[in-house]
Amino acid sequence: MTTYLLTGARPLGGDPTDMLIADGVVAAMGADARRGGADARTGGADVVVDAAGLVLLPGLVDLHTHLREPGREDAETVESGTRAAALGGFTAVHAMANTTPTQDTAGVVEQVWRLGRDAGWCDVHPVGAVTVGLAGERLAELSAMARSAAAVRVFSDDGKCVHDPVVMRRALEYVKAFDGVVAQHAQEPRLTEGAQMHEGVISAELGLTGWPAVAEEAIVARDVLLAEHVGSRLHVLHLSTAGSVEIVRWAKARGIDVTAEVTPHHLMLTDDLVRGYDPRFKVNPPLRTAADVEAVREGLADGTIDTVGTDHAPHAREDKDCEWGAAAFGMTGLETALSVVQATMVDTGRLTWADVARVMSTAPARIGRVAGHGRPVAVGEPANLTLVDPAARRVVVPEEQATASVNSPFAGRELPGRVVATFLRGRATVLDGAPVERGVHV
Ligand SMILES: NC(=O)N[C@@H](CC(=O)O)C(=O)O
Repeated sequence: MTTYLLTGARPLGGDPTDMLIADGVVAAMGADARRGGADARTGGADVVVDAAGLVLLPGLVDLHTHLREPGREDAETVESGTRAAALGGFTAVHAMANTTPTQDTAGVVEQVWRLGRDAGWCDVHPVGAVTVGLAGERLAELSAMARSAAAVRVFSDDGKCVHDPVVMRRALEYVKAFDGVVAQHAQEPRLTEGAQMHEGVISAELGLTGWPAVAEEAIVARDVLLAEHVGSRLHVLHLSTAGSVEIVRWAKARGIDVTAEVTPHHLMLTDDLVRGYDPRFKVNPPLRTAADVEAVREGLADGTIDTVGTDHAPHAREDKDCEWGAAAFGMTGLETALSVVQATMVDTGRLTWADVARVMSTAPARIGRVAGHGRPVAVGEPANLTLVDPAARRVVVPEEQATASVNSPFAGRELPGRVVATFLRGRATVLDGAPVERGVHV
């Protein structure tokens, strides 16, 4: 296995240091990193990576990725989506269950898990559907998925809300048996029938049917109470309103076992973008107001919101290149997530890089019960690592990304930061900002 010497990397909160990566782990740090070999420059390592000025993070973990395979390989495959993930600095992603067929049996989750393992870009943890076919009626085979080779721990009907309170209660009760978590897409369906964007001043102006904040908040409030009642773990996906932040803050203060996620796009973008009717800005939950953006930033900064999840939702051109009303909901995000977090939270002084490690690696790994990821950057730990150049800037060009779809809301924007290298158990998946095919020695 190729060995790497990272020179002068900045670990979180520490002084620049050297690091030797060998046999899948962080083998040595500091002066010890060069002691292994006679050559003082390389310390005996096969490849030297000049990491001066770069920030060294634990490999990023995404709890919310749509990989679209099986069923919509025209929009994304496990291979293209996980290559995009590696380029975005991720070493593990959770693949959402709204595939065709649905990831609601042990067979389908094992298929996705195997595709991920064979692609080799990052670890793929399939999310199991809560209900059969995401129909919200009958619980899926949660236990069979948990016991399968894919060892599912996160269950979600994402894209659809588990709206029946009895079904939600049973799911919360059921997952306790294998330390699972129900990740809810909080959207009261009756309050959002025909909804096209956030309900507010701009939806009134444009004459588009609105998606009111209360449709999210009513489900978040109900679910934290259900989680408390049955003593189970709840994760709120893509939380987007100031009211949802308040409810989660209240629930945590009360000791309820709830965690919450915000997406990069809800940290940066607002509903006034809909004025141009460009379907790249059509997403579920919808882009909200500037006051909501401020509230989710504050919630992420004060720990009310635990994680940033990409909700990477690639769509084929024909599903997005059409009029607003007919376009699919969703945005790509794996290759821009870290840059958006840097722009909105780090460069504004609201999070340190150590906080970024917490919200994009440690916390999602803990919530998803992912072993070997989200660990401290220390000798003996699995070398799941991301090297970031915070001084770089780049303009987002979706056609140049690894994802098979081009529906990025950040197209044409200049964003800070660049993932220079990603290591998965000591193997470089990205070097010099470019993907490294498996087995190719550089
Ligand atoms: N976020 C979206 O707008 N779309 C997601 C589903 C979802 O997370 O709601 C998708 O699968 O396309």
